Amino acid sequence: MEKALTIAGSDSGGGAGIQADLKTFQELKVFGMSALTAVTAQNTLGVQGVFPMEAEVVAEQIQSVGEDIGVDALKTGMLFNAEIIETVAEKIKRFAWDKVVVDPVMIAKGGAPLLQQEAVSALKNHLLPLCFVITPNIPEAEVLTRMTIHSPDDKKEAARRIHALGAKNIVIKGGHDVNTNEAVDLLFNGADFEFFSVPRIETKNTHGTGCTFSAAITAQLAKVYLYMTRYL
Ligand SMILES: Nc1ncnc2c1ncn2[C@@H]1O[C@H](COP(=O)(O)OP(=O)(O)O)[C@@H](O)[C@H]1O
Ligand SMILES: Cc1ncc(COP(=O)(O)O)c(N)n1
Repeated sequence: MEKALTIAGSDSGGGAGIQADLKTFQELKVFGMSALTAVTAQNTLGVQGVFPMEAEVVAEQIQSVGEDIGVDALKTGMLFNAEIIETVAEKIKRFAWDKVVVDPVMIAKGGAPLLQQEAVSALKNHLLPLCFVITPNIPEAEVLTRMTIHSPDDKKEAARRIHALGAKNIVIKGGHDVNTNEAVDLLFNGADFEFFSVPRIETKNTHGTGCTFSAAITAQLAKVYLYMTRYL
């Protein structure tokens, strides 16, 4: 059975974070493992508390999993601060993991910060160059690129800029594009653009959509051989 690791925060409410990731891994029939970066107290009303782990605690969890069980693919979610980001980047390099999915979690849907502002540059400098796929939502893509995104062309330009930061494949998710009746995601692999669109489901209950999406990509990556050198 292929093995997937999530390096992310715990959501006590079970909708996002490692809980969403592990449920998705299980659904897609890969063996799920976790390295916890923070404990959050959350429910359907919002985030009531955030308690980050020491970077050393994150490092030890990744080390334990990496040196014994093995990792076919991994994703990162909430990383909270620069120290944790740098620790995660070091471990990815140390184990030479290549199927790395980065969900650059910044702010919970309720508005609570899940990444310190000063950690954005650590994310850009240390983690983006190591990732095979990055899955920002529109506000996260705006922070990473320092541009505003309104149109499909803006999404393309943002994807180009994120590619220039070192990410190999970029998916800009369209969940926050609430003025359309479709949810349109854009994939850019450094050469080609592809739009994926589905009818928008009219609901406010979208907590955890991004975590589930990036965990699904991770699970599927765990099962495939990366043979297309253009993507590597
Ligand atoms: N209301 C919706 N209807 C259909 N698909 C959605 C809806 N909201 C989000 N999605 C899809 O869910 C995935 C996660 O996107 P998004 O919600 O933007 O991420 P995040 O949780 O990081 O903000 C994307 O594939 C997006 O297109
Ligand atoms: C621990 C944790 N990780 C990630 C998210 C983001 O999920 P969303 O953007 O869907 O609220 C979250 N709310 N909590």
